[in-house]
Amino acid sequence: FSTFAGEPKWTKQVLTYRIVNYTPDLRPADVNAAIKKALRVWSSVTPLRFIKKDRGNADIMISFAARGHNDFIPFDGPGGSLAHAYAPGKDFGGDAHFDEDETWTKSTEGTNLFYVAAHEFGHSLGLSHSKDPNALMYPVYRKFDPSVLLLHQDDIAGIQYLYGSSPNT
Ligand SMILES: CC(C)C[C@H](CS(C)(=N)=N)C(=O)N[C@H]1Cc2cn(c3ccccc23)CCCCCCNC1=O
Ligand SMILES: [Ca+2]
Ligand SMILES: [Zn+2]
Repeated sequence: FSTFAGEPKWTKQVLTYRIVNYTPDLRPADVNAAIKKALRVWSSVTPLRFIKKDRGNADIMISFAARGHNDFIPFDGPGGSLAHAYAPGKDFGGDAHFDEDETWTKSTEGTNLFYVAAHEFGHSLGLSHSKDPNALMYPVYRKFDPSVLLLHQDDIAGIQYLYGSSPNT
């Protein structure tokens, strides 16, 4: 696993998140569920807890956008880069942006939102990329296989290096 330079991480265990806008590819309830599940992937192995906010500012602001979207990293249309997220910190720190030009799905077809969100939240929490092709934090999207556990040992080692393990294990 790898962390970002300077090992930025959240100094609090309860983090807030807000889904600022929704993709037309999925029902809002499906987006809420995919995001909630993707956050639980990380809270299940750390003391971190996530609280959803429906207005105002949150630590992790989640949005869907295409091409240029008022940050310095414009998206590239269908395919290519699927999403990006910022390392822990204030303002943009922790935020996750998903490329609206992808077809977001909750199945193994298209681009699975749960899988990509879980990867992005790894960045939002302070993990950079892994060299292990089986790790969630591997830089390339792999066909989503629901039968395979999402978090690989390398991902767990990385996140627990930053935040410790969850108290109930
Ligand atoms: C791991 C993801 C969930 C998140 C990362 C983005 S990030 C910032 N969060 N690490 C991602 O989007 N990786 C690209 C990497 C990538 C693969 N190719 C590319 C062609 C052009 C541009 C990027 C890519 C080759 C063609 C396949 C394109 C579709 C799949 N794209 C990817 O796997
Ligand atoms: Ca893209
Ligand atoms: Zn990545």
